[in-house]
Amino acid sequence: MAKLDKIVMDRLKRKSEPLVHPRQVSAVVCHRRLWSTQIEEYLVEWKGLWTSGHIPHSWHTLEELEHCLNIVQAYLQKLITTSPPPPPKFKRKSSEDHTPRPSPSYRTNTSPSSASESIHPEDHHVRVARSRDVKCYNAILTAKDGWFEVTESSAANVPQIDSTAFPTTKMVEEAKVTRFTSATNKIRRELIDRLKRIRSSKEDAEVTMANTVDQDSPPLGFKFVDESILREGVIKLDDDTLEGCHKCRPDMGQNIGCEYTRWCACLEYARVDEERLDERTLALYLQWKETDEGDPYQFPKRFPYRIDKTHGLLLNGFYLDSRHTIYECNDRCRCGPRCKNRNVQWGRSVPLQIFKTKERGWGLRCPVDLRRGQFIDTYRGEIITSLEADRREKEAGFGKDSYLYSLDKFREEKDLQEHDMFLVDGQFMGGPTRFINHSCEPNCRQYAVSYNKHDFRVYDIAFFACQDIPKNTELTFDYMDKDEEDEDEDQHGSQRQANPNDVSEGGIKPVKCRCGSKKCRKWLWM
Ligand SMILES: C[S@@+](CC[C@H](N)C(=O)[O-])C[C@H]1O[C@@H](n2cnc3c(N)ncnc32)[C@H](O)[C@@H]1O
Repeated sequence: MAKLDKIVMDRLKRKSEPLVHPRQVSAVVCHRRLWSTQIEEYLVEWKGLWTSGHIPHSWHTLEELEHCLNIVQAYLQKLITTSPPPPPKFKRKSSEDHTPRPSPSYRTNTSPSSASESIHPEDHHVRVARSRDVKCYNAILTAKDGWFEVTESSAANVPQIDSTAFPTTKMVEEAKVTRFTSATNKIRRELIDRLKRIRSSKEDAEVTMANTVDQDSPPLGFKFVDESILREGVIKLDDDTLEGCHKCRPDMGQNIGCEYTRWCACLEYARVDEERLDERTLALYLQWKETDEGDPYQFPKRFPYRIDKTHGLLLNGFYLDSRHTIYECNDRCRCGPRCKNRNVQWGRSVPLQIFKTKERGWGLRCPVDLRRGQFIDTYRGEIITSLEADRREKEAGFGKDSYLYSLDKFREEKDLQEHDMFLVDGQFMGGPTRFINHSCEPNCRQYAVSYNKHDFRVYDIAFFACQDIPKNTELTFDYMDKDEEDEDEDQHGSQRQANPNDVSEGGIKPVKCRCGSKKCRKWLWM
């Protein structure tokens, strides 16, 4: 490293206060608010193999917990669900509230002179809270390379607590009536920043959040990603297998490319437009359907999109009402960038809002009117193998929300085995569509979209409005995605189903449906 860089780095390091490293934290287990400064502090339980058997705990400001906000949020979510909201105005609760902000013990390593090893946790907490310097129990904190380091200590001047009974009941009771506004605001700001970074194909198509129900924010542990992430064992056919339509050109016919659907190589597997078949081609078509012999190029195909002056490309009614794969053109095509057979691949172009519903956790809505057939966004996440999905389901345990989406559209058609299929897991990372709730009478539908017709295992799941949707209406889709007309014709990507006989194996809990529609089937995943 150049000498100047090193100096700048050293100066930066010295200037910055140490932070708590998320990997060293087991949990945040309590919070308090200091009367004089109104600063909120959070009690961290440290991860590690502690020889004494007494787990170190220490109090930290939100600044020190900058990288652990998701852990703070998990603590607050538990607090919100187990206790009534704290009073709107801060009331003095105990002498603790008079405590000035403690100066960090990692610097001084000093502690109250009266500390002893056999103190009752309750008394100890009060005494410690009164002290100016103590912020750590059962250990001392030091700073190294910008991070806190915790070292077990049973020295007389280090406050000792029985970590099996810590935080004490008194601390927990006090926390229940202590506000946590700074944390809520910080978490919210962090989320808004993350939402601003989500990519879209249009400048004003931002993702925002709203909560008029409680103080919660969408989980910070969730990572917004612009592309799905391929995990171990997942094979996506590489670009060599990508075939473009080489006979199409931008200046054909209506100057949009690919309108001669018989020529377009991308539309080879698209649904044949039976209405446009004459007697001769109808006979050939019926034969081709039966024997799979012949040239599919000779048949006209259903074109996926049409142009609407206000809303751009809209999915054609035929596709909306059926469940056929949408085959889009790609970078190898000769039809040019304005081809109207490229839509989903450009990404979301409508604004979205993640909002808190009253009974169904977070949901998604669009702050502008949507037209029937309008593309909303794709379902993103980690693409994992079936084996990995089973492992994750078992690890999560019975009754956890499911964010798994099977990419099994071509399973039957291509005679693929279930264990060969991949799934998209949107639990830990994904896009805003991960927050779409279920309805038995949905206003959106999901479709398989392929840009590589030779790849039967990796494709996009895209959500389209299946009716006109007034702005700010909750967007929903049917998690079981039963298509009345095509039920046994085509399998289509759906959320992984609950198997009621398999619940002990970590299956999906059949959650009571709260969609409120007249046609409600009463249970999710059924
Ligand atoms: C893919 S997530 C949807 C986002 C979720 N609401 C959240 O806050 O993260 C699926 C979970 O949302 C809840 N959910 C979705 N639709 C529901 C419905 N109609 N009734 C009850 N709960 C629903 C269930 O807990 C379900 O397991």
